[in-house]
Formats: sequence, structure tokens, C-alpha cells
Amino acid sequence: MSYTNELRIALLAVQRASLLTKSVFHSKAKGTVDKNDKSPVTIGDFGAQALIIAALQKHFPDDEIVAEEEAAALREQPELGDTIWDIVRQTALSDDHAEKELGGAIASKESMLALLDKGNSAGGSKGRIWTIDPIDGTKGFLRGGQYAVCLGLMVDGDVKVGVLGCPNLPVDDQAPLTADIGSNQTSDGHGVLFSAVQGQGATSRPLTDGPLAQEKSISMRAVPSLAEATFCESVEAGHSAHGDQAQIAQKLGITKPSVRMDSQAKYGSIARGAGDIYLRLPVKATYQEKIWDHAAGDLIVREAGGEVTDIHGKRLDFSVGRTLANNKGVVAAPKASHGEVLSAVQEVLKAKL
Ligand SMILES: Nc1ncnc2c1ncn2[C@@H]1O[C@H](COP(=O)(O)O)[C@@H](OP(=O)(O)O)[C@H]1O
Ligand SMILES: [Mg+2]
Ligand SMILES: [Mg+2]
Ligand SMILES: [Mg+2]
Repeated sequence: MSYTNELRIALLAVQRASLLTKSVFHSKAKGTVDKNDKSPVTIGDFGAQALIIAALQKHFPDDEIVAEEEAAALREQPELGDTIWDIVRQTALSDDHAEKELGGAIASKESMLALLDKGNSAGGSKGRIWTIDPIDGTKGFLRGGQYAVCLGLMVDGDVKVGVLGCPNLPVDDQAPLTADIGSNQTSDGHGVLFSAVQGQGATSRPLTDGPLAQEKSISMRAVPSLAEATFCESVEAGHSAHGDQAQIAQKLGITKPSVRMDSQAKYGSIARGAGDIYLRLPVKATYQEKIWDHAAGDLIVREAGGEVTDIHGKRLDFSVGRTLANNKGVVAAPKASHGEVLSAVQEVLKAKL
């Protein structure tokens, strides 16, 4: 399967949703609410999810969808729903042809809420299932840092297509990776769309407001020695174990300080060789990673010549539901160095027992 149509619709859907997130990013009122697990969600997350699902429903009405957000809070707070509806209604691709291709505007606020709830699939190992993280790195989004609009297609539990929209990453694939906990950068020279199709390699292209830009093939950097490597990790200390990660870096002889940035922008950054290693060691043993936090990034890194496993060396398993219940943590590195990185991970974790 070449997945040409799936890739095109995914790219356009992420591009349109990214437009919406950018306008929220640059406005003061982000309509932040706390979810049951105390994590934040904004009008940008809801709006982006509704727009992506609308495009998927138009083209692939029989596919299932596992998305992070749901409409319940908006039914309880109608004014918040109205604010989101306003911005969703106003967001369209400037390329009329592409906008039509995505189905144009959503019909009403009620249909927007119904679309949001279509992301409630339980996931699993059978059939075609899309997974959406409308804003990954919501905390980064709120801080003025990195975030990503993420979409992946799984077929029988295997990721076939992945797209990441990263509005705040530099367009330049070679730009050195810098720590970015939130600098509210202007959009000049920023905005990248990463994509990959299984067996077809990974690409990046500028994330424009107009027609899709020409893509370039990307690959991970060949690191002559791990001492030269750049490793990245979450900004949030609650999302991955900074202390363990520092010890692993030290074991590997890495001298550069870690690059902390939010979201799957980390996967995109190592895939294009701006960084080399992404470590996500568990903070709480009971936490299960969500499939929408990894599906697109996992495929993009592997298609760029990387290897992605959990801390036990197992491939990420997207076939067991909405979470990566069979995995703990993430270790992503160039194929040739992954074994060495994994050994350091396991030594550090063993020493803690
Ligand atoms: N205790 C935890 N351990 C690992 N990841 C967590 C976590 N609590 C929340 N997350 C996830 O971390 C993601 C952000 O990752 P990062 O820290 O790399 O930016 C969040 O995605 P959202 O921002 O989409 O909610 C959320 O799903
Ligand atoms: Mg969230
Ligand atoms: Mg996320
Ligand atoms: Mg999210």
C-alpha cells in the first residue's frame, strides 16, 4: 500500500489544525481548563481536534479514531464551546482547492461537538485506526514553547502514516537544537511539517499557510561517537526522569547539556539530525504512555534511520488500546548507537533497584 491519499489528507488536516493552534498561541485568552487528571486543555486542543476529525470523517468515514480530547467539558460549559466554535468556524486553508478537499467548514456547533466525540475508539489490533493528539505539549503551548499537532494511521496495530505539525521549530533542518522552554518566538523562519509512510522514508517541509510546500527527505545524523551526541528530553520533570537521564548521558560520555523541549518536536528534531537521542524514562512506574503521544514520532524516527524502543528494548506496541500498556518509557536513537544507549539505560535503572 502506498497510502498516498491518506498522507495527503493527513498533511492538509494537520496544516489546517496548526493554523488554528497558531492563532490561539498568539492570543492571550487560551481558554485553559483542567481535566480530571489535572492536566491542561485549551481551546486550541479542542478546535484542532474537531478540524482534524472533520477531514478524516469526510475521506475515511469507516475508520476508527483514538483522539486525546472529548466534548464533555464543552457540554457543561456552553460559553467555552461557543468560543471554540467561533475559532473553528473562522479557520480555513487559504488554498481554496485544499480547503474544499477537506470538506470546508463544519456545519454547526452541535456537529463540532459530535465530531470531537468521534475520537473515542478503544483502539486495538484490528483494522484502520487514526490517532490524534491535537496539541501535544499543551504545557509548552501555554508557556510559549514547543508543541506539535500529531496524527497517525495504524493498520492492524502497526503505524503506517505519521504527520507532525511543529509551528515553533525552525524550518531549517540543520538549525542546531536549542533548549526551548518557552520564548514566545515570532513565526518568522519557523514551522515544520514532518511526515513518514512505512517503508517510504521520512520528510520535512515548511509548514506554510498556503499550498503544501515541497518536501525534503530527512535522516538521522551519523554520530561518530556518543560523546558528541545531543540528547533531548521533556521540559516537565513530571513527564520523564531528568535525574536518571542525566546519569545515562554521563555514562555515555555525553558532554553537552540536555536539550529540553516539549512535545513530539523531540522526535522530529532527532529524525532530521538536529539532535540524536530522545530519552523518556518513567517517573511513576504505573503511568501508561498514550498512543497519540508517540505514534507519528515513532514512525518518523524509524523511517529516518532510527530505532525506538521502551526501556526494556521492546518496540512500542500500538495494538493494545489507547495506551502503550506493554511498554515502559521510550529510548530513541540512531540505529547504530541504540544498543549502547539501551545498555546505559538498563545499567542506571538496575542500580536504582
Ligand atoms: N506522568 C507522565 N509521564 C509521562 N508522560 C506524561 C505524564 N503525564 C502526562 N504525560 C504526557 O506528556 C505529554 C507531553 O510530553 P512532553 O513532556 O514530552 O511534552 C502530554 O501530552 P499533552 O500535552 O498532549 O497532554 C501527556 O500526555
Ligand atoms: Mg493533554
Ligand atoms: Mg500529548
Ligand atoms: Mg495533547
